Amino acid sequence: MIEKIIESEMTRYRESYAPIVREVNEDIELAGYIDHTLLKADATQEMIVRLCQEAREFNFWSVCVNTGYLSLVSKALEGSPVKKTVVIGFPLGQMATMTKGAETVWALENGADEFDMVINVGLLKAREYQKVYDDISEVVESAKGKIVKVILENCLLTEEEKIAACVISREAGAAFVKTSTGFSTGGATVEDVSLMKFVVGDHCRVKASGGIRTREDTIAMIKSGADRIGTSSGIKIVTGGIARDKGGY
Ligand SMILES: O=C[C@H](O)COP(=O)(O)O
Repeated sequence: MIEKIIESEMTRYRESYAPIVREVNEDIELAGYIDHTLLKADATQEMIVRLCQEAREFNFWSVCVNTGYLSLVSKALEGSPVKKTVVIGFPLGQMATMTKGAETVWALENGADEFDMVINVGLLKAREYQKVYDDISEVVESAKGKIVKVILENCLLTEEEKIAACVISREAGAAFVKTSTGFSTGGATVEDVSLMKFVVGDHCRVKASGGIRTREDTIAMIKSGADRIGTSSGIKIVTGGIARDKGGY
């Protein structure tokens, strides 16, 4: 069943793909697009509290952290409109499906608003599409109507695999498809964002993440179809200042 849908989307892509070009005002206010992100292994409690203070100060959409810091983030953001985004099965995505589900259930019970899960790239490459679908569905169902974003890790995928991943995510009820973890061999590209937006259409939104460092990068991603930006350089993006982390791409 899912194979048939993927096949027909591949055909639609090959026959009618045209890059997405959206009109965006160059003066656009960017803070509301940004998931202010700190996911590194050496992130300390102090750094996470600072991340939350920055998110309040600059009116970012959310902070994005590992689930182990969710309770700390809930305290630090108390009374603020900033959302709490957590990552699920991060950064490799190859843990058992029930483990991803359990992490989601725990995070939901502890106040998470949005869930960025990593797809199982190995299963996708093996064309185990039903298993990939079930893995995503488990998280979508566990999130009980909250926003789930599926991280595809595009730098590891062929064009066909990117299309299949977008279709499976869409069919499994994801709210967003997301380009990258920021921890693999490459980050977001405008070409990938455009492909993803073309495939998911109005059923899902696209989050661009990984290596986005400047206001220009951010606007280019939005023009190509992104509606959310995941970045550890949010302050630089909104102030034009120096990136806290220049990244490795
Ligand atoms: O999801 C967000 C990424 O981890 C952020 O990546 P970055 O540190 O390259 O901005």
